Amino acid sequence: MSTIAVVGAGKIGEALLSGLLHGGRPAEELLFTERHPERAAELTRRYGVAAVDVAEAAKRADVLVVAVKPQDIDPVLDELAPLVGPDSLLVSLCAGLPTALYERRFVEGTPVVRVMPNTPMVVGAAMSAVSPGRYATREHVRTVSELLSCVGAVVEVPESQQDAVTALSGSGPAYFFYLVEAMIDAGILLGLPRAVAEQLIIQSAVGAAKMLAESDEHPVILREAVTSPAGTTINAIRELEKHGVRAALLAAIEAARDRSVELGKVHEEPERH
Ligand SMILES: NC(=O)C1=CN([C@@H]2O[C@H](COP(=O)(O)OP(=O)(O)OC[C@H]3O[C@@H](n4cnc5c(N)ncnc54)[C@H](O)[C@@H]3O)[C@@H](O)[C@H]2O)C=CC1
Ligand SMILES: O=C(O)[C@@H]1CCC=N1
Repeated sequence: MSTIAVVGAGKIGEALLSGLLHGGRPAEELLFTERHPERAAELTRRYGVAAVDVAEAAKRADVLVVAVKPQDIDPVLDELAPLVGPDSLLVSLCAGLPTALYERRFVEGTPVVRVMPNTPMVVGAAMSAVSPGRYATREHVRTVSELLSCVGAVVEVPESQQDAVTALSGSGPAYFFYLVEAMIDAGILLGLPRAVAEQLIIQSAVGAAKMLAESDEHPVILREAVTSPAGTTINAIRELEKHGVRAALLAAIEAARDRSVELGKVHEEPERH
């Protein structure tokens, strides 16, 4: 039995707790720390998971998962530094923050694994990418990957790719939600009732995602199968191309990657003495 503590139970911290519970992990093996007491009480009521302070989390947990905003990391590192060491296992879910940041602030040899998950964790369909830091062994990576495989798919990438991963799959669900939202609006424009437009688009998204996941075909082939000669779809595709939607996606994802790099740079200042 291993205990997992989530430090910062916001959107992704809650997604992890709820995903692990759905995946069959008992509430007694989970802990969390949360700076807002009302939020902590609400989560304990909802999930039966105990809220503790950082000291207790560090004492009781085999795996400490840091899930605060990158901008809030400094006080968390200050609190954790005297409590962790080579026998701990730290997992950072924070966008942009390199494992080296933790390693600089913690006792030498403290293992850190950087992970970029995404919110579909709540339904057991996360995409998580893991990268070991300097002191994380294969065993540490295996432990973290096994943990995350309860809430979705897991891939290992070199840490140098984590900013790109963050832009692609970390933020990825937001792009799909945005697209769905815009397509529902199009249904409204065409005069459909909102509920009907929502059902049509959400089920189309679920169906398309299922085809992507289950067939061996490339997305281009799947799209071509919908696009009949002189039919309706090609008219829509022409408009998408005319409005530069593909270029917009490339630029958008590049901008997200750049922001991830920037978030890491903020913390690049020399070691504090
Ligand atoms: N939301 C998402 O889809 C994803 C978020 N992430 C990463 O996860 C981290 C958290 O993001 P969100 O959950 O969206 O943010 P959030 O703001 O919803 O959650 C952060 C939580 O940490 C708590 N917190 C802050 N400082 C604390 C402290 N010192 N002690 C205890 N609790 C503290 C806050 O009260 C808040 O509930 C970020 O670093 C983000 O980059 C990663 C992948 C996806
Ligand atoms: O927007 C963000 O910064 C976080 C990281 C990836 C998804 N959400």
